[in-house]
Amino acid sequence: MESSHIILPPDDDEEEQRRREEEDEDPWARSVLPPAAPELPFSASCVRISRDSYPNLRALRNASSVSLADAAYVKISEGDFGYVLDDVPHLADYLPDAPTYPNPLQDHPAYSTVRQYFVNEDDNVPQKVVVQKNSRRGIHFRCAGPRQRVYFGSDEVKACIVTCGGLCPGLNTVIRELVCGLSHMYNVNKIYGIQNGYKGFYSSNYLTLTPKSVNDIHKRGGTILGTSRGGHDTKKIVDNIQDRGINQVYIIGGDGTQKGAYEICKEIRKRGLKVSVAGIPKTIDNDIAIIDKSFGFDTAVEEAQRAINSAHVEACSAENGIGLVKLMGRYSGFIAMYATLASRDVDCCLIPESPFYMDGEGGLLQYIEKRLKESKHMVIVVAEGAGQDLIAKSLATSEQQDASGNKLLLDIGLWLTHKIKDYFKIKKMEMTIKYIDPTYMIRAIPSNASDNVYCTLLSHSAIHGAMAGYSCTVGIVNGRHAYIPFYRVTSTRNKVKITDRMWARLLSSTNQPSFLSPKDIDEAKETDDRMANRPPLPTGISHHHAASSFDQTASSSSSTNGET
Ligand SMILES: Nc1ncnc2c1ncn2[C@@H]1O[C@H](COP(=O)(O)OP(=O)(O)O)[C@@H](O)[C@H]1O
Ligand SMILES: O=P(O)(O)OC[C@H]1O[C@](O)(COP(=O)(O)O)[C@@H](O)[C@@H]1O
Ligand SMILES: [Mg+2]
Repeated sequence: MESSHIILPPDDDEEEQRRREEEDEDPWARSVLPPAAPELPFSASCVRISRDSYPNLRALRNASSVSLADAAYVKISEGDFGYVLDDVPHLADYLPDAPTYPNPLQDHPAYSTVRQYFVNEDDNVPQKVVVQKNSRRGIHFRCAGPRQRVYFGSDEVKACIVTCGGLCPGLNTVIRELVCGLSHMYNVNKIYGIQNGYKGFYSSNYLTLTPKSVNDIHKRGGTILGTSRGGHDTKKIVDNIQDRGINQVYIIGGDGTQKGAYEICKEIRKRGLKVSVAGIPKTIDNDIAIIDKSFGFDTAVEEAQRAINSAHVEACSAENGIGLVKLMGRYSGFIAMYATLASRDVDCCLIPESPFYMDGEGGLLQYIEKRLKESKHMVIVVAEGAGQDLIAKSLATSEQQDASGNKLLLDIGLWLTHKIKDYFKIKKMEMTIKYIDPTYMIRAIPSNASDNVYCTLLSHSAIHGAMAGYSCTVGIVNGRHAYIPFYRVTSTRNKVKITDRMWARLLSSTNQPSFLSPKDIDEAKETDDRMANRPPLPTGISHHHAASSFDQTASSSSSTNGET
């Protein structure tokens, strides 16, 4: 079987070159062909693609969301039948002589009895599991897990852990499991906690973490390390990593955090440091691409039931009672959709992905009136990011951002409450509306039992990957733990597909109108098609490989978006 490790050609456009020089980009990443990755799945060779062999690089780069700077770090291997391995960076890519050691787990009393404990070097996880007879095999990610040989001696490891972005159930469990896993599996005893997010690298003292000091923290919500938005200064962060001799960096956070982790990873490589960077994706919104589901999501959906139940009780106990619950979900309505499907008391669910309108035939207000006349009560669940265009139109406010550059949302729950009250006042129809906003209560709780186990597995994947010299994000793809390139999880956002069966199931369970015009439906389908046909990477290797393997982006079966 033939395989090639692709590195992209330098772009000889003068303007681009000037920009790169000005930005002081890693010259190595573009000009030097790295040695073959140490664990390519089959006999592999490195192939430099010349500009001639792919004249359309710029077009392909523009069509995909991967910048040329990112492309220089992309590691692609191709095999038979359209097989593509989207591999992750490794220390040996730029430190070919780094020594390796036998994995201490082989002498560990608990793990040494496991048959086939170490991951086979050929094991990869397919992004697409539903296939047809003639399907190409498509994109694969490296299987997570312990490797036979590691790139760090136990005494040599100096690890640090940081949590960034908003809270999410399970953060403390991940911290605990990283500390205990490093200590118990790999005998590491130098583990530090960075306080208050990225800025803590350069503005706070590091905390010493031990299995004893983190023993009970999984029972608490929040993060014992503190978190923050903003404050990502790549150079200052890497200066500190270098000055303090840190060689494993565990970064827990959402899409913004993973982008930051990627910047750190690139700067580390640019400086030639022997440091692994492991990203553990965190987001209550479940909006991180590629992975099946983020930790804390199940806990959030479960906790949301309490708010929906209260809204239902309030609504049922009043004449024409409406219970309105706002749930988190800035750009993605997964919590609202799953909480609604789980509850069965909800009459209407509004999410950012599905536009709706208030007035006139088929509008939300008319539907509410109909529902109240039919059953005298109603429960509405709204994701915080839904209907933002409607509020912006009616309030004419200027757009504001948080310290990380995320758009600050207007309160859709409050706005809907006023609109609904005004409507029934004009109609002279008596009604009561109770607005419940449990958002911060939901994300501040500790994770439930299944999320706790999930956090353990993610932490262990991260540890095994870092010890083996990889730098990547960890996550479950089609139920299997995998190492995913940073750029993959940050270049798109996981969203509810309103053209999928899951959203149809929701509409059928609540019996709400879709509020979509034929134009909206066409647009949604077009977006899906566009996603499906977008080339996977600026590989420029072969169009048919690229196009066919990427058609799974739209249809990849994630457990929260997947079709059954
Ligand atoms: N494009 C980016 N490059 C580098 N750092 C980023 C980027 N976007 C966000 N960050 C940093 O990541 C951290 C968390 O980002 P934020 O968007 O607040 O939360 P989340 O990671 O949960 O999405 C912040 O410290 C922010 O400065
Ligand atoms: O008020 P904060 O702390 O900025 O957080 C609000 C945001 O955090 C979230 O829960 C999650 O956002 P992140 O995953 O980006 O941290 C969003 O749903 C919400 O809009
Ligand atoms: Mg985010």
